[in-house]
Amino acid sequence: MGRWAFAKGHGTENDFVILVDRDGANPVTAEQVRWICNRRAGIGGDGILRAVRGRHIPEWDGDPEIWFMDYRNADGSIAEMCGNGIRVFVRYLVDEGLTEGPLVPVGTRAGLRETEVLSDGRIRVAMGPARVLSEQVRVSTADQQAFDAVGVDVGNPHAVSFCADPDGLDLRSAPTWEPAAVFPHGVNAEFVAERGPHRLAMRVFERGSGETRSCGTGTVAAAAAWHARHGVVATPDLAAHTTPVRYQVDVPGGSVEVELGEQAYLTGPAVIVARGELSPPT
Ligand SMILES: N[C@@H](CCC[C@H](N)C(=O)O)C(=O)O
Repeated sequence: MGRWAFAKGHGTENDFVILVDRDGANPVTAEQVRWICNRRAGIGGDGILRAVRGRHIPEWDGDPEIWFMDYRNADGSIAEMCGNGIRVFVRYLVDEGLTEGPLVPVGTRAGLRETEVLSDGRIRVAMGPARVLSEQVRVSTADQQAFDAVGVDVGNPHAVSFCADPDGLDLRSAPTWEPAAVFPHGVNAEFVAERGPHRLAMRVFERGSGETRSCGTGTVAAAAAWHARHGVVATPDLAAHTTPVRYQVDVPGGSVEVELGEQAYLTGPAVIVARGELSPPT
């Protein structure tokens, strides 16, 4: 693996190790990802953001010059999209002069995502439509609490459960869901309570990472699911809305803003906390 420059950052304490590999010369293996994300033997992180030009990603057929966010969960698995990670990714690229802001398009496995660095330092991401699924899903936590969940596709899969007290749930191990076939590639499980008008509280157990302090795509899924079930407009077809609906979603690591409309927008902080060099074990 050699020595690699890295940076560490977080968005509402969902934390990531950033690796720049402009020419696609250093693809990371699942084993390397697990080592880097290990909080005792490595740098530690919920995932890895590898910055690579689009031309080096076989499944990307858009602009070959675009910065592509090659996202990996801490267990080495690949995910289509990461809402907190993309803000950290953009913050880093702009800070390092690797791209010019304030408008930064990013390639992801969920498609092109347009982002904007705001004057207050937060980053706003056009997340694509949040698609509320019609299938019934039942989610159970390790402490045997079961919920009727709402499936939401934000480019990656989510199952959103509403409960009175997300803080009281045992999320030390992965929740299960039925029927298994609804999410054949796994799911991110959100547990959500209302905190006030257009304000939600959320905890999350992420596919491939475990419980995290925040999940950006999860907050969009939570707002879309809540709005579909409790919002003023009866239809879950958010694409039919012309005026955006805004939610604040509080997570253990902070707060983000979600706008729902023809497409969803996610706005939140992104912080780079360290830069250094990785020395992998021999
Ligand atoms: N933390 C992310 C989501 C990362 C990917 C997720 N664990 C998955 O496997 O889909 C976010 O902020 O959206």
